[in-house]
Amino acid sequence: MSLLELDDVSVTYRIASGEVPAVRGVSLSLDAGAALGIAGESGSGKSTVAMALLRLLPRDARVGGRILLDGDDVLAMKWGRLRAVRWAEASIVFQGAQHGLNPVRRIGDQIAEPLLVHDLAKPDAARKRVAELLEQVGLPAWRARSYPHELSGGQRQRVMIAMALACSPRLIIADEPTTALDVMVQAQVLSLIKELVAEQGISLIMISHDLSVLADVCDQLAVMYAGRVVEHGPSGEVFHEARHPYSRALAAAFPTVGDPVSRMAPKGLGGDPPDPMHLPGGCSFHPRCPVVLDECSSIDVELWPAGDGRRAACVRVRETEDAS
Ligand SMILES: Nc1ncnc2c1ncn2[C@@H]1O[C@H](COP(=O)(O)OP(=O)(O)OP(=O)(O)O)[C@@H](O)[C@H]1O
Repeated sequence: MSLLELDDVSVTYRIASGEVPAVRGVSLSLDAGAALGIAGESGSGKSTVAMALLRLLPRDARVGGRILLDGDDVLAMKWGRLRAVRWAEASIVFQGAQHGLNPVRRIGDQIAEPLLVHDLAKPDAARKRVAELLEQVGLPAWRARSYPHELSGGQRQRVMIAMALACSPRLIIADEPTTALDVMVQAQVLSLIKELVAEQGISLIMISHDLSVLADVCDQLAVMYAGRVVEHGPSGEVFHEARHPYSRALAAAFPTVGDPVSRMAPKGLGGDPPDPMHLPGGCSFHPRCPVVLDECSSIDVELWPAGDGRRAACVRVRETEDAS
């Protein structure tokens, strides 16, 4: 059985002017010990998926479908069970560590907090565990006594990773964990994440707009566009031989890990992603698609088997695969 299964998950935000369909019918699964990357431009719904996994969305969000963590539906969990799941079974590392840490509390106390709150350690044992965690993320144990402002951005992100590891969760969700860091530090934090996943058998969901970063760390990739998964499959295949024209453009924008061009818009694509409140008819990508066909403005294709374990939501893929 998969560790995590998303079954037809959708999220709609209610705002004053109407409803924002941020995530639409996402189905994905993750095996224990595996790493799944979720890619897409800003506004494609990646963070909304991440927050939905642990029911961290604001109250104006309505979530549909099922999110099964070890067979247990997160969306149907009672509050007590959900509290036990957060940190202890699954934890999140957010973008921009400096916002996640309390500036007036020592690093060690903040890393120990989830252990103490979940009653997983007494204060003495928690202190030892903090020293161990700091070493695991490449920081000296004495850093436990430091305050966040005494650390660099990269060190603070390591602290966030230590916190996420504190209760030995089976799943870590990392939402743009390196975006706010400079290129060298980004590479160091990425290799730390890779090492932890490989050595500790932790499952990972990593979110980024940068497909090359995800391809480097993850076994599987899902590419999102306007709230839907448009391509999914093994990393190498999706990154190097994408079948959906949007994934191809995204892959072409990010030639190597950490390259400064990774802030570029997808190659060859004009325009912006659509406003989710006014999605174009047919395939949401068709107004920007470089290989658009007449029928794309009326047909919205589901994910379709696209060879080598991939699935892609494109009418051209469906026609090619049907013909072969
Ligand atoms: N609290 C909210 N209320 C209303 N709309 C929201 C809210 N949060 C996100 N959205 C909208 O939902 C859509 C998906 O946003 P989301 O942040 O999940 O995308 P993303 O791919 O993670 O983007 P980014 O990379 O910029 O974080 C966007 O159109 C966004 O404007």
